[in-house]
Amino acid sequence: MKPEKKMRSELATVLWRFRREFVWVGVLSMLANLLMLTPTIYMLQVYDRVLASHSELTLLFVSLLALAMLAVMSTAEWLRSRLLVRAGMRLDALLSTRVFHASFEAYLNEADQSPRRVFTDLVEIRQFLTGTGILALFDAPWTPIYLAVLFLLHPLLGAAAVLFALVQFALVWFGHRRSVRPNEEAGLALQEASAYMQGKLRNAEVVEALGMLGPLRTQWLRRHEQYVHKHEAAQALTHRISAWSKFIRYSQQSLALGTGALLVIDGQMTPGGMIAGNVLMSRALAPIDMLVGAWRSFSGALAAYRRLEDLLERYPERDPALRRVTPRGELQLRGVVATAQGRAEPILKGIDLDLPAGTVTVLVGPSGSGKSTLARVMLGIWPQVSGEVLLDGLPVSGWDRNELGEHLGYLPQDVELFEGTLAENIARFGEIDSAGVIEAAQRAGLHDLILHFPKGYDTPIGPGGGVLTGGQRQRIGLARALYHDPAVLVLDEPNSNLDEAGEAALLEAVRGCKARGRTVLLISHRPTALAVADRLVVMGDGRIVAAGPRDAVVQALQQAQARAAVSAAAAPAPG
Ligand SMILES: Nc1ncnc2c1ncn2[C@@H]1O[C@H](COP(=O)(O)OP(=O)(O)OP(=O)(O)O)[C@@H](O)[C@H]1O
Repeated sequence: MKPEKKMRSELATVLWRFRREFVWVGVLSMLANLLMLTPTIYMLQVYDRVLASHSELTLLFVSLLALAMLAVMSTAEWLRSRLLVRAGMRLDALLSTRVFHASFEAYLNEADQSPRRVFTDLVEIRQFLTGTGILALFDAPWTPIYLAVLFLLHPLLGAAAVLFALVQFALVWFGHRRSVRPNEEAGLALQEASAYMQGKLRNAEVVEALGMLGPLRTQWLRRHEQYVHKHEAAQALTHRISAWSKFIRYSQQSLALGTGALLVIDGQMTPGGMIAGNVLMSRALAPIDMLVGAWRSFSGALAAYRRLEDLLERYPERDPALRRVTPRGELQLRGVVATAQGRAEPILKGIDLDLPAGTVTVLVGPSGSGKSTLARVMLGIWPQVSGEVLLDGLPVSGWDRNELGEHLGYLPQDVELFEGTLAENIARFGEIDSAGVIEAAQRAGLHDLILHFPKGYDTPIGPGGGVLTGGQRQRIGLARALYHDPAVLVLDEPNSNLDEAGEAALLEAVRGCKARGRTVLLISHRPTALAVADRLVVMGDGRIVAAGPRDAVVQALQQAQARAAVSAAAAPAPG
């Protein structure tokens, strides 16, 4: 057994699969870099051998050889790029689904984690591994070899090249270090200004109606100006550095030729050697620029790699042996305490509750008492929970989420519809089962309404369901929750936007679910909901105040109210 194998992270294990490709890229890079000496050798041969001997045959032979070597070099370069691009595509195919799931879970659990950044991380790693970034790393070891050849041509040429390399490296490095911070700051300022603008655009109607445009524009302008100043500062610095860098690069070319000429005058080198030395020097110095550019993407990719590695570690692949059978829908909560980030006090402070299959439980309580949180906890989508939430006697976390989803129906308070057709939304964007979609719509009392839309079930809806009214969105959300008759149905104030007909359809749908043995939790402020309740649960400040069969709880509440009224009347008047 190799212990180090166990230490390898999931991401490293995936990358390790590409070792053969990278070895090949290394071999091809070696070949290409060796053959890059071809023009130099050719030049030496032409100047010193062909011109001296005046032999056309030698010229032809040397030229053909050079052409063949250059063709091999280009092929090697092309092959290594192809290899890397294909490796990149494979890497994407291997990781993107896994990263998608992990980032989704992370978003659900830590509201501050941006799923978009996680995907940029994957793209950044892929781009580095398949782009010029990694090629520069493969080419970099050749700079010393070129320098060695220059030393062989003449030690003075070699020394000059090392000096130029150091100056160039120092300048680019210094420039990079100086410009990173201003560029980052400018980027952040731009992000902030655009995020501010987008946020306001989303609420354009309120802004217009309440005459808030003037003050908002002033606020936006302040952010925008900050960005403009920072961008200008970053640009000025970049331009200064690039002017210096150009000066040094051009001077270096001329001075290299001058050094060669000095050696030729002194009789220490042939003119061919002078020209060849010049070409070789620029070749030796070229990777330095590239390397510093590559270093930037390398450090970016390394940071992205660490973030992604951490994410995949925190959200490991779900155990494939998770439970996959259709649940009966028995829910039990045992000592559930739910908290949220940034809250000193828990939201739910120890909840014990049973929801037997085939019953309808109506949950009531004042605003902020924790009803919606309780609903989320039951569905297993509230992360910070202690205690137990059991479905058919097993912790909800022990169920395969993808499989479980189709057995759950959930209508949250804020109905989020997605961009797509009505049918797609009702069918939860899975394969559309038309009969199932129509049945769900009928149960939600929506079918006739949909038929009146010009495109019926194919009516497209924008992001957030923009073209629909609040009541329509809520009913589509209800149809989506009812799709394929799930075992557990959790409805969070499903009637807040419904008219009488809508509410009647909702209550009918709930009765139907009950008749088919489904478990329903209905959160509602409206007394009409009580008509369908088997059990009533009253919450207050994160606790269950009363729970039991509906009539018993209603009676107990009425008695308590009556007692309170009597004791209030009997109490001596103040003063
Ligand atoms: N993500 C969150 N982070 C921090 N606190 C939260 C979060 N979600 C809810 N809360 C807090 O938890 C408490 C209970 O909220 P919850 O939405 O569960 O109440 P509710 O009874 O459903 O209220 P309403 O009837 O108004 O919908 C509230 O004080 C709320 O501010």
